[in-house]
Formats: sequence, structure tokens, C-alpha cells
Amino acid sequence: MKKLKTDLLVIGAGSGGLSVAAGAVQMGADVVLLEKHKMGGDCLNYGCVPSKALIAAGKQAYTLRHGADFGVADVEPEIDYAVAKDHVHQVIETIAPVDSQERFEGLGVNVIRESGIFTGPDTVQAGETEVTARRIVIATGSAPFIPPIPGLDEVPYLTNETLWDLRERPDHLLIIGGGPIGIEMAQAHLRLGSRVTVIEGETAMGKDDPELAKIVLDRLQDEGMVLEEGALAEKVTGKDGEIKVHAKDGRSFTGSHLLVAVGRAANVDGLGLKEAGIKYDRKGIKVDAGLRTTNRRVYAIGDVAGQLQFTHVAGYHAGVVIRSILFGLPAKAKQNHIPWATYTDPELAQVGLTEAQAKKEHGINMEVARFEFQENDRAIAERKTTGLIKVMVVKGRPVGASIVGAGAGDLIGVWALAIASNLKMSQISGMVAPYPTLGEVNKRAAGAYFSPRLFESDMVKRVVGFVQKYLP
Ligand SMILES: Cc1cc2nc3c(=O)[nH]c(=O)nc-3n(C[C@H](O)[C@H](O)[C@H](O)COP(=O)(O)OP(=O)(O)OC[C@H]3O[C@@H](n4cnc5c(N)ncnc54)[C@H](O)[C@@H]3O)c2cc1C
Ligand SMILES: NC(=O)c1ccc[n+]([C@@H]2O[C@H](COP(=O)([O-])OP(=O)(O)OC[C@H]3O[C@@H](n4cnc5c(N)ncnc54)[C@H](O)[C@@H]3O)[C@@H](O)[C@H]2O)c1
Repeated sequence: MKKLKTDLLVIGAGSGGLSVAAGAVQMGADVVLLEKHKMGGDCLNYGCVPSKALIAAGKQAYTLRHGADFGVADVEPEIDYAVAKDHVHQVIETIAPVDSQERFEGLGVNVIRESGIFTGPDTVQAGETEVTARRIVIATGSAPFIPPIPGLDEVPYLTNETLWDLRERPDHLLIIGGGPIGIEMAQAHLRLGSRVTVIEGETAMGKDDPELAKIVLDRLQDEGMVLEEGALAEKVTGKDGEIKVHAKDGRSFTGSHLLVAVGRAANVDGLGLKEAGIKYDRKGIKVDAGLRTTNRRVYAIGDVAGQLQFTHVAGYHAGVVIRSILFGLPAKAKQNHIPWATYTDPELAQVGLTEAQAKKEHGINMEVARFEFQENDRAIAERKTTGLIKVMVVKGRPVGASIVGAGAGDLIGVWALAIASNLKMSQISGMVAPYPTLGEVNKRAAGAYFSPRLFESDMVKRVVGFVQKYLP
């Protein structure tokens, strides 16, 4: 057995692990990185990147079908699903070098392509190498949760790990789960010509503001998606090409293909966590505010830490632990300024508290400022007027923002900055946004907060009257 000593050992080369390794090595630490499967992890190979690439293919088909209002005749595009999948793989291949073993070795990281297993509190075995490290970061991510539904293992089903290799277009795709994976893939497949039925046990897009989520779900249903809410899948029967999902309330749905998208399971098995004194449960590894596990030398970041599961969260966690590990400085991971977006058309984005959460937390001290995309000139010019922004405000500062509409994922950035920096609504309304841009909706929402205070105030009118009387 080869023995290695290092400053920092990172287990998992996905969004979180790669960010820690790249940051730490470039700041002078000795870094060993373990990866048991593909460099780049879920986001690059099975998650964000392939899903956004397939969504782009769907968008292209939709654009061809909907040109008439612009004077460009609608056409029914000829769709080659296998070529759309080629596009998905080309996008992955184009981005892959950034996450590659070669790039990381070039930065000075010792990359070992093995599975890591703890053999002690500061020791991990990786194949024929035993690594002892001053600090260890677990960034092993998550995998699709496969629910114990009777019959599921007797039919062929897809997950986010296998969908990208499917070459034949599903005639009728059944999707169990109406979360972001299910809904994003529903729209992409609808637009590429599949029939789609989403089978959701509770409410689809249930983590988002219901008023805004409804706008997305209505659009998808207009495009042909069949949405069955309150339909908890509890049995699967049938065979290849004819799969039947039975819901608890007696409803049943038949389709040619089945995608299971009912959440994630943290990758904690087989890591030997008990050997290292690291506590975990079904949701993930237990961490404190500084992302330290119950073993003070070991940190857990990204999906395996069981909090919000997004690539930008894994990246943010990386920054927090680098500060703590490399500089010994106190560092805490916060959640209130973390945005997320679902890349449907229209997009749906959130940061901080939703309206319902803000009402619960702040009661009558909370006000909601709203602005509709139908009043934005750029949205009108581009016929993208389906959209709405809501900003939850307490004592003149935003505590949350929800946006549905074109570019919502980009627009939410302003509110993520505002909340992270504790900015006031007056600073957002004072910002000058270029005309005509969708970005003006942010400024106008802030303006909507001040409008009643300025335009409906007797005091303001009295002051203006007084000044005008004496102004030379
Ligand atoms: C379909 C889909 C779409 C998504 N879209 C988005 C999106 O648009 N935006 C967004 O922000 N997020 C999105 N996500 C979420 C995002 O992919 C994850 O939050 C992100 O990948 C988490 O990064 P991570 O570093 O924690 O884990 P991962 O990226 O999963 O990386 C973990 C790595 O650890 C390795 N590993 C595991 N165990 C071991 C071991 N014992 N030894 C060595 N290596 C090990 C794995 O092989 C893997 O490479 C999406 C997810 C899915 C499934
Ligand atoms: N755009 C993005 O950033 C993006 C896109 C996709 C995924 N993700 C990440 O991946 C995570 C996982 O996504 P997801 O959509 O798999 O999970 P999810 O947990 O967000 O949604 C799963 C849905 O499945 C439903 N469900 C569970 N069991 C069911 C059953 N037996 N029958 C019917 N419905 C059932 C749940 O009620 C829930 O609505 C997300 O939470 C997010 O962190 C992010």
C-alpha cells in the first residue's frame, strides 16, 4: 500500500470538490483529489449541463413553430431526437476540459481516480493508496433517489443518469415527480415531440411560490403536458414500451417510457463514515454552520451536506471551507441569499423568502412590491409578456424575491446581491438600467415599492406645494 501525506484531501470531483481543489492548490496548499467515476460529477455529466442542452433543443423547435406573429411563418420542424442527444453530448464534451484530470494536474493537484473510504479519523484509502490529510473535504454529491415502489424494478425506467443516452424519442413519456427535474424534462420532451404525463404526489414545483409556479405549469399544460397532481405513485406494472403507473387514489397512467425524478439520495454509503466518527442520516452528512462534520478535521459540502442542492451552492460551500481550512478564519455558510432557477419557458426563480414565508416570519411588517412583464417594453417587443416579479420587503430592505418570466434566472441575480449585501430598496430603485431591457423589471419592482409613498402621500404633496411657492 502506497502512503501519502497531504494538507488537504478532497473526495469527489464534482462542482464542490473541483472548486475546493482548484482554489486551495492555487493558494499554495498540497491537495489530493479522489474521483471514482467521471470528472465533473453530476452537473457536467448527468445534471445541469445535459438538461440545459436538451432544453435548448426544445426551445429551437418551439421557436420554429411560433414565428407567425413576427411575420415568420410557423413550420412544424422535423425532429431527430438522436441528433438532439448528439448535441447534448457535444455540449458536455466542450465543457469537460475545464473539469478534466489534465487541467487539475496542470494546476498541481494530485488526482487519484479511485473511490475513497475512511479507515480512520484522518485517513482515507483510495485503491492502493492510503492518504493521511490534515483536513478532508467530502464532496461526494448525490444520486437519483429510487423510491421503493412495487414493480418499478421490473420495468425499464430512466433517471437523470440514463436519460441522456436514450436515442429513440419517447412516444409518451411518463414522469414520476413534478420537481425541477421532472418539469424541465417535461417541457423539453413536449417541444421535441413526445407526449408527456407528469405524475406528482403532492403539488408540482412545490418549493416555489405557488402563484408563480402556476404560471409555468399553465404554460406547460397549454403546450400539451398532462399534469396529474395529488397522484402518489405506489405501483408500477407493464412492460417495455407499455408502462403503467398506478397512483394511490386509483388513477393509472400508461406510457411508452418512464422517467423517475422524485428527489436525491446523498452519496454517503460505502464511505466508511462511522470509522471517521462522522454522523449522517438519510438527508446527508450532518454539518455545523461552518460545514464541519462531527469530526472537526472533516468538512462536507454540496449535495452530500443535505441542504439546498445546486451547483452554485456547492461552489459557495467551497469558498466557505477554503477560508476556514487555508486561513483558519471563521466562516459560516448562509442560505438566505442563495438563489435558484428552474429553466422552463418561462423561467422561475427565487431568492430568500417566498411571500408565504415572509408573511409567516414578518407578519404585517412585510410588504410585497409587484411588477408585471406586460408593462416592460422589451418584453412587449419580443412577445414575452408572461411574467411577474414579487419582492418581499421589510423596513425598506428586500428579504425575498420571486420572478417568473423570460430570463428570470438572470434577473434574480440583482436580488441575490441585494439580500447578500443588505441593500435597501432605494438603492435598487436608484440604479439606472439600460432601456429597453428585461432587467428594468427589477428597478420597476423597487419603484413599485416607493410609488404609493411618493404619489399617494398628502405630506409629499404639501412639501412640493410649499417648495414650489417659494422657489425662485
Ligand atoms: C437533471 C439535473 C439538473 C440539474 N440542473 C441544475 C441547474 O440547472 N443548476 C444547478 O445549480 N444545479 C442543478 N442540478 C444540481 C447539481 O447538479 C448538483 O447540485 C451539483 O452537481 C452538486 O455538486 P456536488 O459537488 O455536491 O456533487 P456532484 O457533482 O454529484 O459530484 C460528486 C462527485 O463525487 C464522486 N464520488 C462519490 N463518492 C465518491 C467516493 N467515495 N470516492 C471518490 N469519488 C466519489 C462522484 O462520482 C461525483 O463525481 C441539477 C441536477 C440534476 C440531477
Ligand atoms: N434548475 C435547477 O437548478 C435544477 C434542475 C433540476 C434539478 N435540480 C436539483 O435537483 C434536485 C432534485 O430534483 P427533483 O425534481 O428530482 O426533486 P424534488 O425533490 O425537487 O421533487 C421531487 C417531486 O417528486 C414528488 N414525489 C416524490 N415521490 C413521489 C411519488 N411516489 N409519486 C409521485 N410524486 C412523487 C415530490 O412530491 C416532489 O414534488 C432539486 O431539488 C434541485 O436541487 C436543480
